[in-house]
Amino acid sequence: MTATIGDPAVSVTTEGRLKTLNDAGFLDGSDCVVATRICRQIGEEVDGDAALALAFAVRAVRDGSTALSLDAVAALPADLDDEDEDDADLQPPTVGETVTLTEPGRWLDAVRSSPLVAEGVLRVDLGLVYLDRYHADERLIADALRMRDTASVPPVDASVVENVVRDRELDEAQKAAVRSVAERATTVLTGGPGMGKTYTIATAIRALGDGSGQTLRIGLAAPTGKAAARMNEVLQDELAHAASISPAMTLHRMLGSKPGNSQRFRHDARNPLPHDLVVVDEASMVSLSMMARLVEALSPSARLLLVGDPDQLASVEAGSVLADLVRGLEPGGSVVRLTENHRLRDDRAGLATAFRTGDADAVIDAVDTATDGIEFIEADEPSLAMLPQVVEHAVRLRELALDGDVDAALDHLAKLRLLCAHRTGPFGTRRWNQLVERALAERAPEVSLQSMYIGRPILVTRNDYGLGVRNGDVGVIIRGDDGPLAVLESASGVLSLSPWRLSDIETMHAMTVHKAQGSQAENVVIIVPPPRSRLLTREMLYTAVTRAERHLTIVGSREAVRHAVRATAQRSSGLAERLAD
Ligand SMILES: Nc1ncnc2c1ncn2[C@@H]1O[C@H](COP(=O)(O)OP(=O)(O)OP(=O)(O)O)[C@@H](O)[C@H]1O
Repeated sequence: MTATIGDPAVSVTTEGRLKTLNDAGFLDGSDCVVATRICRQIGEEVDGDAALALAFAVRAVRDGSTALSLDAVAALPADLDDEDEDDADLQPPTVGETVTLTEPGRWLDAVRSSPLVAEGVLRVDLGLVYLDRYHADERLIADALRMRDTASVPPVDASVVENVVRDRELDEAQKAAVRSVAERATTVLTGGPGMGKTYTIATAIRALGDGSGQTLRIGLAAPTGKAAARMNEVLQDELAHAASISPAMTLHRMLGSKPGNSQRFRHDARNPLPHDLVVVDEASMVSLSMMARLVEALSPSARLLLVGDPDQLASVEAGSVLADLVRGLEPGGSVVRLTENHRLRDDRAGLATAFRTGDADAVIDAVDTATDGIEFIEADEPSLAMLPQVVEHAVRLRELALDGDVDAALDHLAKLRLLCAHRTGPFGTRRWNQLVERALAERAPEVSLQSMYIGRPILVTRNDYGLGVRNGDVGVIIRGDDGPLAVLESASGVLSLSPWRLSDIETMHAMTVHKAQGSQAENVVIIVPPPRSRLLTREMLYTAVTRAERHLTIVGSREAVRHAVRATAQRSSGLAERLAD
């Protein structure tokens, strides 16, 4: 294989085990090119054990881990493309069955004594192999949070805090969370949907403000624009009450992103954030590197409140930071778990709880005994079962869009969300979008001819501050007086603009579960992929089922649902261990 990255003159030929593993789908071209090129540059043997560890460390980061456990390499399955349906029912081979691997203990020793470690490309720590950058970020987070634990934050009047706690209707865990924010430098608050996380944030802000007797500078942030907008909606009373809180923004924005540099921000250890309290919502979506940039930018006297649901899918980039922080900080008492449901009082609350316990029988039982709010459709071919309903929704959306009725079209859009784990392949969003568009085109041929056809539901995939749209905003193309008009639910209300001004959008007859994180819809339909899918994990299915506000339809097999509950996403990291040290 010859693959080229960056400078076309730098062409790299992969050899030996790397080539075999690349051909068999265990490593992709970029894993091999990076490993081969670095090894050549520093005089490391290209077919050696250290080179192999480097290639798998690059793959591990692509898979969301921040470190590689050599013990796990032999059992790794091929990283097959979603589209690949050949031999789908055969058990895929593993790395250990494809090439000869050195025993993990000796392999780790070989890495430790290799030039790759001497030159600082790889780090061996806690029995794991790290790419240097992820090792540095893990250590930075652990050191910063441990130091913050011992550092003193300005005291607040506990009796005033107790008055606020008494005045509000709070469950015991919520009370503990408010007290923790008042007493500690760092608090991690976890809970599923409707467990009162946002309500607790509001109370903690009030208690801290009243208890400190001065005007506190409070920064509210979330990893995505959509989540920040939601924070603003829910916390608007608090925002109005305290003059010192500015509206929630993305973490990137709070830290002061520098154009053209995604790794460095205006606020860092030398130029800390001005806030006395920083609150980050939807923290499960924060990557390792973003968390590192945040904690290094906190002023020593600032309090930090991280809020999220660690059972949800982790960030798209490497890291499972919230889950790691919960494990690492819980023994020290900085973690408060909310467990009482204040919103969902029906079958879906029971289902969410069953998911969190990881008991597949309990999940199936919750689905089977549900009387209201959950439907389970057993189908090997989901499109046969669900397409009529999804097309009916799309046809109605188009009618409202043709009428130019903005509010009705946006309301209708929010009524149904079809979620898939995959983008591509037979269970992916792309196929569903095509199926729905084909059905629409049978009624209205222009749907297949025009990219901005009337009734096209759209999802924004990148923030555009100039236009006022954010990654995750949804909308629809409607008929305007002078041609098609994109109408979007944005942070500042409904936005109408020419659709051609939007450069980063996708069609949204179906949406990936990843993209749906942080948002909800009245009725949610989940297409559960078959058990062989790499993306079928408990976190994925839990995230999907908790998106439904009123009704949930799960389409797939019982076997796949059971499989998902048992398959927790495995992301290797040493962060929890470092924090617990
Ligand atoms: N202790 C409580 N007693 C009564 N109602 C409560 C209590 N805590 C929260 N609520 C109410 O329950 C609802 C859900 O709370 P909240 O929005 O804070 O949950 P959440 O965990 O942030 O949910 P999500 O993750 O879905 O946004 C809200 O209407 C809130 O006012």
